[in-house]
Amino acid sequence: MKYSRVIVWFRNDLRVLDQETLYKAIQQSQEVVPVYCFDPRMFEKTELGFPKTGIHRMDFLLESVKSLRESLQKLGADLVILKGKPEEKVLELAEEIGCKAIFYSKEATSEELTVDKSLEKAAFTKGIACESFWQSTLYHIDDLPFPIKQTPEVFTQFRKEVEKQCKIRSTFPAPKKINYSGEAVIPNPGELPNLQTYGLEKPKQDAKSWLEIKGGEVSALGRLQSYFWEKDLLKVYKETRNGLIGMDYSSKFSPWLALGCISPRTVYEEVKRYEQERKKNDSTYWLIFELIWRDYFRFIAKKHGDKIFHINGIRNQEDSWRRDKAQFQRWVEGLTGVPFVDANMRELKATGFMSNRGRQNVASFLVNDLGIDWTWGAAYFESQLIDYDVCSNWGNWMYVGGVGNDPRENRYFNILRQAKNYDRNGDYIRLWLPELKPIKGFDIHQPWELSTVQLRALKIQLGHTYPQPMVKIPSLEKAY
Ligand SMILES: Cc1cc2nc3c(=O)[nH]c(=O)nc-3n(C[C@H](O)[C@H](O)[C@H](O)COP(=O)(O)OP(=O)(O)OC[C@H]3O[C@@H](n4cnc5c(N)ncnc54)[C@H](O)[C@@H]3O)c2cc1C
Ligand SMILES: Nc1ncnc2c1ncn2[C@@H]1O[C@H](COP(=O)(O)OP(=O)(O)OP(=O)(O)O)[C@@H](O)[C@H]1O
Repeated sequence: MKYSRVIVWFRNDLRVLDQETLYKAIQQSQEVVPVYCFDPRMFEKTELGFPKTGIHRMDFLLESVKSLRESLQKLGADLVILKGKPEEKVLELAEEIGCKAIFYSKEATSEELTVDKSLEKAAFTKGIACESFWQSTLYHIDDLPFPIKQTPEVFTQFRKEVEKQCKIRSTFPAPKKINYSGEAVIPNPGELPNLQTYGLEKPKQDAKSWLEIKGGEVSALGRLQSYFWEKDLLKVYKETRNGLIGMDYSSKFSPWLALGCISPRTVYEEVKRYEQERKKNDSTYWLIFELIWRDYFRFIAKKHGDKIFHINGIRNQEDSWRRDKAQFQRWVEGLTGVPFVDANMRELKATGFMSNRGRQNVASFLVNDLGIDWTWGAAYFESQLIDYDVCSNWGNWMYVGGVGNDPRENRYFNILRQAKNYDRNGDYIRLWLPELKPIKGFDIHQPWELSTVQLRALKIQLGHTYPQPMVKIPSLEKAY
């Protein structure tokens, strides 16, 4: 035993299974004190006027922390809740209860790394050790076949190299018991905050009611069980993954992966078991392929640092973006006059979730059709998405914004063609744009083509209940 008492500071790793930080802390100490700290900087308003963590993401986070506390209580411990800057609060607690070490997971981006550095520096002066563990990716950073600064810029090259040369490490088992003295050491482990604490109100509709997504490890493992084993959907994932409606077209693992309620290695091991016990095909591989995209964006963020947040991106592209707040707001509200864009934006606003197909299209519309600053789009997604993952979000936005490392030059999406391919009958539009509901078939995607007589017959007034498109929309036949 190296330490008598260790703090495990939980961050985006809100689980007990495949939790190396917790596992190592238990191995190396007589007693573990689990801690979560709500950092007020994560809940401030951004320059664009919306909070950095919006209501849906906050709600999902609160559920996930609550679930972690319950899991830890079942293991004989608790979760101490702190509020304030972690680099101060966690350290204060360590001193107060005589901890000689703080264990936590390593992050990849500067906001988090700055916190780590201050904590480490302050802890050092007090003789408290800090030990951190990399555990957010499928491939471990130490197993990469290249130094991080030489991570291949192009995804396919990255994927081929890691697939050929790296082994995915096994998961760590969940602990059976945690030694924790409880009240004797921590008389009051602290109340969980709620939405009101942050001046937020419970959303009217949320992804959890619409998509059956609840924060926490228990729900994450439940989703794994239902998507793979009960509904048996993994074997058709590649064919369904571009869908738009409901729970089953894709795995929906992303919100849980983002907060670390489940690890990518746990998903990987379950895919392997499914391949052995049920079926192995392109679809089962494709889920792993997508998880490698997730890894790739994390390692690219590590390689390029703050460039992923900068307007010029990692390509150092010239800043020629428009910054029209009124137009941006119409995009945010789902009032651009382009149904495929608006339906997706309204789903995001109402639930905190949007399909991958939707994200590609609304992002392309913002940057290519409106020419608006891609970082505004990324910041809005950061606020809204329940699956917000700093590297996947900013990395994907850089791609769409043409400032990332995409070998393809033009990522323009022809909205009508996309609509035709993925929502031919307009069912998705009917779900989110009630004002257009009476329009039948594909016409719902281009209401501007309907004559006044047709619109009157449908009792729809374009430009009043639903706006005219903000820009001219290329026809279906247009090549790009
Ligand atoms: C502009 C834009 C912003 C995005 N922001 C985020 C974000 O903040 N957080 C996030 O997790 N994903 C983000 N994505 C990627 C992708 O849209 C989501 O991961 C996916 O829609 C989540 O649904 P799912 O879990 O059902 O995905 P599935 O299709 O079931 O995929 C399984 C897993 O693979 C990973 N994955 C899939 N596609 C991608 C991708 N393009 N990039 C990185 N990882 C991927 C995710 O972890 C996902 O959970 C973004 C994509 C775009 C175009
Ligand atoms: N985890 C994170 N999530 C979201 N944004 C982050 C994260 N880590 C860093 N950033 C963003 O990266 C940027 C930090 O980069 P830097 O300090 O170089 O530029 P900046 O503050 O944007 O200044 P300037 O506008 O002058 O370029 C900040 O905008 C910060 O919000």
